[in-house]
Amino acid sequence: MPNRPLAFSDSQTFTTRKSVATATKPEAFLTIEDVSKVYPTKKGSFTVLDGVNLTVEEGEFICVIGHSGCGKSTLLNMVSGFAFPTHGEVRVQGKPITKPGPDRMVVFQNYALLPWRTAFENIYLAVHAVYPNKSQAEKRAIVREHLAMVGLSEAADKKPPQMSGGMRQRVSIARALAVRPQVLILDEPFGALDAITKEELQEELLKIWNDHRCTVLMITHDIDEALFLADRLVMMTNGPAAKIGEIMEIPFPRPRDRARIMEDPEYYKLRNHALDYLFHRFAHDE
Ligand SMILES: Nc1ncnc2c1ncn2[C@@H]1O[C@H](COP(=O)(O)OP(=O)(O)OP(=O)(O)O)[C@@H](O)[C@H]1O
Repeated sequence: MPNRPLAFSDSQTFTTRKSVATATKPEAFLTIEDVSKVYPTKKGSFTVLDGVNLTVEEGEFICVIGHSGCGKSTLLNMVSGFAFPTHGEVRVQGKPITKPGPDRMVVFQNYALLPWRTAFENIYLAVHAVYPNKSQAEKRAIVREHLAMVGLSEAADKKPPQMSGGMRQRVSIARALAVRPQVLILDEPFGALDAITKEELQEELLKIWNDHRCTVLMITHDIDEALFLADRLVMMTNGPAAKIGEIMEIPFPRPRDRARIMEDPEYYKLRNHALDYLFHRFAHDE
């Protein structure tokens, strides 16, 4: 079919197309736009990330995978506000991120709890810092609710050295969620846990996310973990100057059942694709 001439001038066409584009494509909840990160080092500039683009919808669960040192933490640090892009921009609900805030809480692999404070106190301090004007009774109720959410009501008075790794990570998650963040950032949270505890915590995290639906960005080295948890798996290329190599959609319906997913032939297709990506197409040199 021949192209029909447009009935308006070029400038009108441009305006019309632009307004249509704006109307049909509103700003995503989280936007990482053309982000690069360069660190100055003694040997000169070191480009960790180069031209990273990602948009995330509210309530999505995103996992990020990539070889050690490719810049996963650097990328998520720019969402939490602990680091800033050298070039490009990270925005939440259209607003550039200028500092850390309780709307974006981070859970680290090493728990980052105060060892001399009880589980209750660790969470209470975070709640108090964010809601100083709430009454003590309200703040204590929030702490109790979140301890119960992670199954630790009985361990409220234990201090981190008296807890297992799994319990400490539960406290960290409860503390992060107690301030009702819009974005939960998990930097390899289960990396130090044994396989059984790890699976238990994955199930709990999914249940909590299902109930609260905050947006989750989670770094993992575990493809099975990502396939169980995420809506999309962001796969980074190797550094330096890493970028997003591929984004894998994970289509399993929710609520997810691990046994049922693992019986699905699609699971092994996706798993093999991710393995091939990491260990053939972007195999680490070392
Ligand atoms: N402040 C800094 N100054 C210079 N280089 C840095 C700085 N912070 C991180 N890097 C370097 O940036 C690269 C990416 O680090 P980053 O911690 O983001 O990687 P990662 O993918 O999260 O690694 P891992 O999986 O091992 O945690 C690494 O080579 C690291 O040494």
